[in-house]
Amino acid sequence: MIKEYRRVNGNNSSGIIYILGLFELTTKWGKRPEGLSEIAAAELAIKHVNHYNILPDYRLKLIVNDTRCDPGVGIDRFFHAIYSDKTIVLLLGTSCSNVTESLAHVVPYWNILQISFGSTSPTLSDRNKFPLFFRTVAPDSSHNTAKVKFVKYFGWKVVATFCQSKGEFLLPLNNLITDFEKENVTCVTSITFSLDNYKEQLKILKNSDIRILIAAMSTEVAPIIFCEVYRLGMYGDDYVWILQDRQEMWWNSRTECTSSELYKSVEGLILVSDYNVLTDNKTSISGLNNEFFESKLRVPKEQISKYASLTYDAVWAMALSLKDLGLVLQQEFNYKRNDIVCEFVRRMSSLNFMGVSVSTY
Ligand SMILES: NCCCC(=O)O
Repeated sequence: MIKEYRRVNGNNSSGIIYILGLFELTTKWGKRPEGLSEIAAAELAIKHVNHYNILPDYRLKLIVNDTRCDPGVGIDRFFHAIYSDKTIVLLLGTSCSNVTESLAHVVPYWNILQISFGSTSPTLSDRNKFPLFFRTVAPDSSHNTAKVKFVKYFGWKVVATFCQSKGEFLLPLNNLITDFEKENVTCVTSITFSLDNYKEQLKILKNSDIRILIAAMSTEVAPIIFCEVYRLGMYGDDYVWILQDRQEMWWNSRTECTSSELYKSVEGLILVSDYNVLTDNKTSISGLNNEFFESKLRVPKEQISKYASLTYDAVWAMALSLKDLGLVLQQEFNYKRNDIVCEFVRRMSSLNFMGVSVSTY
């Protein structure tokens, strides 16, 4: 693995390949400290790629900015980098699907390949719409099988869905309903809601008397919904709520309910998540196991993002798709070089390596 690569002492490179890294260090609801661990993971990967001379004669360099999980800010940061004196070859980011999607619409005009490490919206899987977009994180829809198996395991036969009316939540849920039907689990009712009508919609859900509830919503909306869940008494032993894990501890948010009321409503909540760490002391292409990787980030363990390992792997995926690509010389790349980005896409599509997240890419 790592020892196969020739080490480089000092900077003997003749060119720099710039990666624009767009992260979320803040959101409109406050600080997002785990964003720092994603930056640390990207910088660690860049250090390793450079140290092990994966791109002979070239060094990777990361330019970092914060999108605040706001598409407008994300686009502004992108153009700020594009119109600087540096040529951006690749875009790393983001972990907010709405920002990532806006950027994914724009990057083809600049022939910049984009890899996200934390955007899980299934909308981004549309290759026709987003030809230069890749991601190391799995889309939300990839957890449907686990949800169906979980429900089947407990022998539950009827479920209901409760979904925020936004495409990124509706799409995987629609597929999930089909998957349930194939397994003879009936989805009796599917209710969508917005912040304008959630109280009425929750009452309809309560009146349906279904107790296995598959929900999909953002972490911003979830505390508001679960405050109402508390008020309607739709929690406790009689209810099972199944949601996608978003990592954020949204039940600590301030709502019209007290903290203890909100905690009561989420007790027993089932969160479905992917597992992004190497197990069985396996090592990545760069020789890291999970423990070693986390220690190298130099970030308090509780602030390590579940997307940190995926960020590290995204940078390695970039480097490996640049490897031996004579055309990609920094002097030759410019924003009109569609031929170069097409070659990146071709290589990225067939990439296969052992990362620090559990997947092999
Ligand atoms: N990064 C959390 C997952 C939600 C999203 O893709 O926006």
